[in-house]
Amino acid sequence: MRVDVVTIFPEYLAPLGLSLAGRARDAGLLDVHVHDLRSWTHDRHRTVDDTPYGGGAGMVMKPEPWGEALDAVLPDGATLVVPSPSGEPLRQALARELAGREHLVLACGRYEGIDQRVVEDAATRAEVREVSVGDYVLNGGEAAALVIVEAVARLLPGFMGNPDSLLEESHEDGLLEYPVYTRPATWRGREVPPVLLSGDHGAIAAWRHEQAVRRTAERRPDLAHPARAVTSGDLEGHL
Ligand SMILES: Nc1ccccc1-c1cnco1
Repeated sequence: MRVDVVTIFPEYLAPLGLSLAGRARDAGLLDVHVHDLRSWTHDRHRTVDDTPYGGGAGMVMKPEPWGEALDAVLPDGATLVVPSPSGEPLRQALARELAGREHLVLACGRYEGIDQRVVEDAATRAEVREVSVGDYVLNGGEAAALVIVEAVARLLPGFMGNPDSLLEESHEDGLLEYPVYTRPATWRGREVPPVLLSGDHGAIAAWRHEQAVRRTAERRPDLAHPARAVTSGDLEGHL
């Protein structure tokens, strides 16, 4: 997969060169290119924003630099991902969908956003997905871009050392993850649940599923379990 990121803060995306994403790059699974939007400005002040039509506070990112930038880095048929507080929520299903694309271009907006005509123009020749990473306000799309790239890149075949580890992760099966433990067996007077030391793999799997169901019902009743909605009945006598 090739990923291009356009931003006015290219240094913000430096972590993409480290750790997981860095390893993926070295393995040739991920080819990341970061571009400074101001490369496509032509005035002395390298202007990227202006006041909003219709008035209101803040500034809007001008269409011209974005249009030229996307003409340069967004090939026809690629997927433009625009981090946005008004985008579709990033969930594991969307991460999986984006992991199937050959080429992602991320447009990181700042200020009050990017002139809407930029998205409309790109949509005439590319898939455009406005994506939210959560219901809270950020100063710009860069932090969201890091989240999106990591969530997508780790799903690329060959990216994770042990692909089986992807199967049991939170949200992969619609449930939150069960609690995990490691040595020592007793720590500050707290014991590891005995079932985990029993060697009874069936009992361990059952305990882990029950813990995942319990956590999901307690913390995220909004998550619909693929098999069935998690209900209080699942926890009858457990809570
Ligand atoms: N708040 C923001 C401001 C600018 C670009 C993206 C966001 C965003 C993305 N997901 C949540 O917020």
